Amino acid sequence: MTDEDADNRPPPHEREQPDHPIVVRGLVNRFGEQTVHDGLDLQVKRGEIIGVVGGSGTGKSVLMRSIIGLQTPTAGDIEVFGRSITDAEPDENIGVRDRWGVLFQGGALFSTLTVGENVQVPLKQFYPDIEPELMEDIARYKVVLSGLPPEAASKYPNELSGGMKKRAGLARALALDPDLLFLDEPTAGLDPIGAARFDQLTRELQETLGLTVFLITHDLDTLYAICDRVAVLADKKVIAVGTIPELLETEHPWIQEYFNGPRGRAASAAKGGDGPSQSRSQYKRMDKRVKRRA
Ligand SMILES: Nc1ncnc2c1ncn2[C@@H]1O[C@H](COP(=O)(O)OP(=O)(O)OP(=O)(O)O)[C@@H](O)[C@H]1O
Repeated sequence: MTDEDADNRPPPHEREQPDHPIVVRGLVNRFGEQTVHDGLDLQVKRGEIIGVVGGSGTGKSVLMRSIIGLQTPTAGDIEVFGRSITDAEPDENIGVRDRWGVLFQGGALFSTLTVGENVQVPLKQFYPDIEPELMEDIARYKVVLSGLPPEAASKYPNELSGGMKKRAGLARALALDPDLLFLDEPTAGLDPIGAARFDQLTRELQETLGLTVFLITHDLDTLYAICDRVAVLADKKVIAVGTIPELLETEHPWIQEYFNGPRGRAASAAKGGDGPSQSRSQYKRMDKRVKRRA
């Protein structure tokens, strides 16, 4: 990004916000003989937390990498904020690459940099002319926003617990004031209390910063606690997308097994539901009660 681009960048509240910040049409991804996606379609609504689920190897991470331009699809079209990702060169300035933040599986922090320096990486990439002191202030603010104490900014990743590393990765994902946040299995490896706190933080950030969140997870509790809709990957496609009650009305065996298996029932019960017939408004009411208690 040039100085001029940075100067011309509108503040978040003035940026173009289409109803569907992510639109994927007819996505095909092949690796040699292996076809991972074959005609996958998905539309993500503005301001929602969409959970992306599917068995291991169904291509959830490949889908995310395709959307953020780290994976060139074999075919299909992907638009982010109305700009084609698939038609663009990897380093072409299409005005949207600084509008998303990504928390990769495991945090993917640079081990030789402090947390604060990790958060500064995207800032330096997109705004190299920001004064070092301001850069440090912004990084510290993002660290605190992610629920870490300010002093965590000067620690190295190997001095942090697993939960703190996730938060540090989140701080880096928030560095550029994104409109779109990608989270790849954010609660994997966290204890249940840490996972619930991370879920709550995700929901609070989504509400206060007006984010759209693309959340890959295997965590049923997360789906019940914070996801507005869930997209299910199977058979090389998104086979269904909707609220959990809507998904439960579909006959697909994987969906039935996933949500109606012992873990799915336990997650539903933990949420306070009495099973699959729970309505969306009931979930919302429970969400509010949980937040009031927290
Ligand atoms: N760069 C690559 N080269 C070859 N094969 C790949 C590549 N990236 C992904 N794959 C394959 O694509 C398939 C989907 O991988 P992906 O990581 O997207 O699955 P996933 O649904 O995220 O799985 P998990 O839930 O286990 O994380 C896997 O079989 C994987 O081996």
